[in-house]
Amino acid sequence: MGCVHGRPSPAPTPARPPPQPKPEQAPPQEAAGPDKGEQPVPAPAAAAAAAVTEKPARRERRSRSSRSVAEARLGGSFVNRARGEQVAAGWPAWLSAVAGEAIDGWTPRRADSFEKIDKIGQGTYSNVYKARDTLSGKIVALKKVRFDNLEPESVRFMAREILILRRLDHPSVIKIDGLVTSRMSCSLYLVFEYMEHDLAGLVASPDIKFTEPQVKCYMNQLLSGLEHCHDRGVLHRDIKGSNLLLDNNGMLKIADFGLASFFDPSRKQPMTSRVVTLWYRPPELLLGATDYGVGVDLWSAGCILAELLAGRPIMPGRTEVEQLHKIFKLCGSPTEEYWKKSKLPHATIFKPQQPYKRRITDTFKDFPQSALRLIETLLAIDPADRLTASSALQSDFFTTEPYACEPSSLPKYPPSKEMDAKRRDEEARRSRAAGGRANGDGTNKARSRDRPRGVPAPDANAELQINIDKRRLVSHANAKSKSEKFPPPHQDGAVGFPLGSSNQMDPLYEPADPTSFSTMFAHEKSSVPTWSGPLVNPSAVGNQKRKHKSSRSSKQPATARAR
Ligand SMILES: Nc1ncnc2c1ncn2[C@@H]1O[C@H](COP(=O)(O)OP(=O)(O)OP(=O)(O)O)[C@@H](O)[C@H]1O
Repeated sequence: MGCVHGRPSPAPTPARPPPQPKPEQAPPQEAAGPDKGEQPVPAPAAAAAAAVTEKPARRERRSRSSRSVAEARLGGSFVNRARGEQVAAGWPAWLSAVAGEAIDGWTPRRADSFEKIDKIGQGTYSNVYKARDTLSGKIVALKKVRFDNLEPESVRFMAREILILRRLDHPSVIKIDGLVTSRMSCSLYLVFEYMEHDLAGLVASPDIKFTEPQVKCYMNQLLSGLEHCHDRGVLHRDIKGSNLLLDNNGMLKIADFGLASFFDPSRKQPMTSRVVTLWYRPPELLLGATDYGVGVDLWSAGCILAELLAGRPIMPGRTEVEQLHKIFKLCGSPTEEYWKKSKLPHATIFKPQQPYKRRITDTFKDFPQSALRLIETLLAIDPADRLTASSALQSDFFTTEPYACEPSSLPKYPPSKEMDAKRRDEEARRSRAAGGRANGDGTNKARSRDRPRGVPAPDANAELQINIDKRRLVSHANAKSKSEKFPPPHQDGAVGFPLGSSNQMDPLYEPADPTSFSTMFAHEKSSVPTWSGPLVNPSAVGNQKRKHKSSRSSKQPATARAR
């Protein structure tokens, strides 16, 4: 760990949603790279420096501009003084230079005041540890964020995450308690309150089946947290089970704001469509929308609600093409009116020749009626028809019996993080291998029975793995920032369907696998589904399977990050 540490002063909480710091990227297919344009936080020092050195080109402008140049100079010296103070307070200069606003008013924590207990999570860009704060005795989570050679853009993206976290203050949103950093090292620890579980882990656990009041309790907290984020001008853009953390008192908290962004509905700015983990990604993003809003988080919330009732993820696509296919088969394809009005970039490629019918009610016929009605409105294809978090909280799902239970009345579960599910999986595999060797033949028989239910086949994460592999390649080559590391959309889109084939949707296609969601969805945990997909190159899947072995959890694919 590093050598410095600190405790924050109260975070500023502006009454109005903060403006988006900078325009996000232009539509990916028009931009030079998929994620280049998305700017995290402004670099005040750089902006001020630019303003100071800028000379008015024309004489007549000189007097007008001299005032602003003087102001910029003052601003510049203010920024420099603030930076000096931050460095004097123990912050490393590289952090203060790029993320001054994010650490404003905080003092760094000393690393040696924490005792690491265990590694509890792993994300695409971080490792998460359980640790003891030796000053307070509290158990905390330390999220260690890796930087690539202190590339300022990566640091700014992390700064955006911290700024967003500091602007939020709600019982259903994770709280950041401080930062641990080092003048010497290239990493930073974010200190969070410790949460025992995540929802993905609980859903994957074969012994846990939620009752309706419990589902209402979780959904009530999720939607209240989202309502707060949206009221404060924040889109989360990565709502999924593993980002919904739970403590032993039944409190749910939305976590991982690494993909979150400020937005201002009155000032339209293009945003990247390469956000939200695939299974929870709404159709407008898959169709390339760059002008979107709170509806993206509400779609993901609808997927979570159905997942809690079904006991497994409802649309586990392996590729973007397959994901869209699954969405159309369950939710119907967009209406003619929507295709025309939305003018979505990928509409011509993905518009099916024959429309698909909506089948949510047929598919989930065992779900409670009020839950079905809420799912119907959250999983509306047109985001304009989706409920907001506030209106979802008023729906009869919450206002009719059986009511949501109290969080404190929820059962106390054994450790059940996504990572624990992965560990269980690994242990079962090892003991099968050992038993197989001892018995000579037992290994294969046990396999399908022992795998936690609802866990997708390993290649479900193939698209992520390919992105990560590509990212690593580029990273090794030029150590560029994260947002430049993902393949351009045309390459990414190519993942998952055979080269030369048409990726036009075929409404007549029915997957060979009868357990895919196009069949009736039983309101119970079923055995591990096999995954079907019309548009996948089998040889590519073979490679992906092999690659996946070294990747993180097989449970849910992570987002191809557009940081
Ligand atoms: N406050 C916390 N308390 C306990 N566990 C946590 C906490 N924060 C994160 N974790 C665990 O660590 C995992 C990874 O954390 P997080 O999602 O913030 O990292 P990430 O790098 O952004 O991940 P991803 O690539 O999945 O988006 C979570 O799924 C969770 O299991």
